[in-house]
Amino acid sequence: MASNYDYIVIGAGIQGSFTSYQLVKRKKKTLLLEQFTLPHTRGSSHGQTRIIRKAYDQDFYTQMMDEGYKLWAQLERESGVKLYRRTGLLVMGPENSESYLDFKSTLEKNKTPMVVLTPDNFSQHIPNVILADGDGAFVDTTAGVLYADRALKVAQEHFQKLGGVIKDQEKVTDIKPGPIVTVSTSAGVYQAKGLVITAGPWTTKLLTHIDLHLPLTVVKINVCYWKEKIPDSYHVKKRFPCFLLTEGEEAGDHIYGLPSNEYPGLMKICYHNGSETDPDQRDKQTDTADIDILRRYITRSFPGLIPEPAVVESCMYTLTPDRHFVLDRHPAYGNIVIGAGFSGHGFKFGPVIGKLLCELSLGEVPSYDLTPFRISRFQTNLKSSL
Ligand SMILES: Cc1cc2nc3c(=O)[nH]c(=O)nc-3n(C[C@H](O)[C@H](O)[C@H](O)COP(=O)(O)OP(=O)(O)OC[C@H]3O[C@@H](n4cnc5c(N)ncnc54)[C@H](O)[C@@H]3O)c2cc1C
Ligand SMILES: O=C(O)[C@@H]1CCCC=N1
Repeated sequence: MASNYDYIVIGAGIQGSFTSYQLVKRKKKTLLLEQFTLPHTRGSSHGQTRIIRKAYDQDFYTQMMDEGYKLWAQLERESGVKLYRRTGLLVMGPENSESYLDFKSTLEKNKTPMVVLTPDNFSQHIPNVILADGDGAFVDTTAGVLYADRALKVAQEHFQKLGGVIKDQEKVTDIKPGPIVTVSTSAGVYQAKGLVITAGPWTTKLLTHIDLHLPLTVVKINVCYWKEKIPDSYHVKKRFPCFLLTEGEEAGDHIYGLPSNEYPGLMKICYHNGSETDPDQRDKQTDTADIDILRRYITRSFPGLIPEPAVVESCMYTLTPDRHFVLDRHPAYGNIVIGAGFSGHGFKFGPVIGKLLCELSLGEVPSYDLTPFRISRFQTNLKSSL
């Protein structure tokens, strides 16, 4: 006998957890299914920290983060758990490059507080960093660090407090679409009038059950921590900011970092891309070309760090070709909603994404224009296997 719910959400990462929380807040009987034992470190939402920022090169992200900050603050108040620390975000890039100018003008247009630095006053504001010749720099002053593990736990606890059901250690093995969707797992069979798929790197595998192919690529990210030569030179308490380079070796391949905080004496600096992997085989992906790029960058620009990673952890990105999210209904089955392809920058949007996926599931007009996130933008793949 199948158990019945109003909605089933597959995947208890940050997006599935916030979507479930929104659904249960709207009085929907909701089941959140997760393949691993919670909490786990095998997807994209684990780890102690993520950057939160309004600095983007597209208006729509900056504008969504207006509400994003408010929702994170509300959750902090409701839970009594500190989830956000303001550090500012230092943005650097070739002063006349399109990407740097896009970041800067998006903040200006959207009246986001920022401080522009000059080569003359840069080291006064940002000690122990060498600004490359020809680079511009500014600080998105409201940006900071989100405490990711805590945030995920709080979202799941709030969902459960309102009566939501989480079943972990239950891998979804089959989905049968229809006016009532049937979901089979390693342990049971469930039915609901609506389904949300927020399966992160496993999205492609799950979508095969409902005849949809999206152009998603999963990459393994080496999460690198670098030792300070003098302890605390880049510490959050010394107001060292998060940082982001607007240009990498390839378009979209930034380097970014967070002040030392999570491991004593270590600063997290990562390359915003990695090598393709199967999410179930990620430990077999051992490419370290990104670490070579980081070593060179740190030698050049962070003289206070030892240019050899002291700790390397791993995580995965699920990339779309344009690096914009997928937030849409299934083209053939309107009661199946998909949230995917967060392309390494989705955490900060968690509360907003949860709200949007909930609105799509309930058949409401979404709070934002979702044109950039539609499945139909992938022209060639829409034919797919449908
Ligand atoms: C190293 C790194 C740094 C990042 N930095 C930032 C940052 O600074 N700021 C920012 O905003 N974002 C950042 N991101 C991106 C952000 O973390 C991700 O966009 C976000 O966590 C994606 O969440 P998700 O819920 O889509 O995926 P996931 O967290 O992977 O969740 C999907 C869940 O679905 C489950 N699942 C999959 N298949 C099944 C199945 N068949 N049955 C049951 N369960 C299933 C998985 O086990 C998993 O728990 C970073 C990501 C990484 C990896
Ligand atoms: O989303 C973020 O803020 C981080 C930093 C830039 C690259 C990806 N993730």
